[in-house]
Amino acid sequence: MTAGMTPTPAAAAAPPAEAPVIELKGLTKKYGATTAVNHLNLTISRGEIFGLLGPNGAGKTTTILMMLGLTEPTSGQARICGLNPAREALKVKRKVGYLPDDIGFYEDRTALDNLIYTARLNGISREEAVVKAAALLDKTGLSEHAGKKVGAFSRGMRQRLGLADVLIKTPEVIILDEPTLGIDPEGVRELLALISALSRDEQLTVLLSSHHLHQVQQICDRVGLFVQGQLIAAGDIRSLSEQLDEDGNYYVEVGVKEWLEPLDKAISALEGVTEIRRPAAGNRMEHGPIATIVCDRDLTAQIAEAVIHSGAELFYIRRKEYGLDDIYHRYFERREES
Ligand SMILES: Nc1ncnc2c1ncn2[C@@H]1O[C@H](COP(=O)(O)OP(=O)(O)OP(=O)(O)O)[C@@H](O)[C@H]1O
Repeated sequence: MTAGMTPTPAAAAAPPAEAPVIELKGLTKKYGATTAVNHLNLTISRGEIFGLLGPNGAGKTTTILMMLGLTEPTSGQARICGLNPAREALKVKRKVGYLPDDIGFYEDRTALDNLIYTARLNGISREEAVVKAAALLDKTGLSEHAGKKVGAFSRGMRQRLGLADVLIKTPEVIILDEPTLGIDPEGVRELLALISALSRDEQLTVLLSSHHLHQVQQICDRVGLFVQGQLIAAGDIRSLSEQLDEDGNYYVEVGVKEWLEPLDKAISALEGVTEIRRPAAGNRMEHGPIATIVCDRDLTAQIAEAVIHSGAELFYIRRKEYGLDDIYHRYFERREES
């Protein structure tokens, strides 16, 4: 350090910024003329649940395979837990648990035996493997099926066992490819709750690929929308929603018993209202029609006041926020328009 540059106590005490657990820079994969993944940049921090969302053929699996060192990037680089998977695939394998969409088990062996087998493959002693396997069967709600052959497991039970299987080596990151595929709604709910608890309680970083928008929305801290090999947007639901509203508009939905002239005038008179989309036929709730007020700022409170002052009977008011379904579809609409 240069003389005279003694750090202040506060500066000395500041914790170092933690490096991202997953860092993809310009990651690209071409198969002949097909660009499966096109210049992907993404960072994911410790403990985050990140949802990679995209239609069939978007490049999700290819991205995962590059992150695991199972296929080499054409250009760009991935770093996982500080390692380069293209050169250190074995080290990456020790730190990253991967649950493919069709995990293979020994069907004629029990759940417990399968887990012990995986543990042994990962260099865990037999005694420790037995203890860990039992604990993970408990955690994934499969204790009572420990002695059952996996061939008799339902799809939901297999996926929970798959989660136990990837956790047995105590990974820092788990990558789950379509984990909820083919599971009934109750099974999906349980699996998602389990993934969420793992991330929260153990600071596990989770990358989850899916085409199920509403499932991803339930548990992911951030979501990346992946289309034709490109990440077209990434962020939490709120920031994606804001990116979608890039025209800067706010939308307030208002439900009144009857949409009358004085109300229309009162709302039009508010500063910041740019458009009133009067109730269209069909856009109504049980108690009456719904209008959408377009504003240049959040005028929800002022609109409520104006409705009440005009004498109209207000039964519903809400600033419209976009769900992942809306976001996804609007991104596609935009791409088709452009
Ligand atoms: N080994 C391969 N050889 C040639 N093309 C491939 C290969 N693997 C993938 N592709 C192509 O790369 C593109 C991305 O495929 P990828 O499997 O990564 O998509 P995905 O988002 O995982 O799709 P899905 O949701 O259907 O699993 C597709 O056009 C696919 O046909």
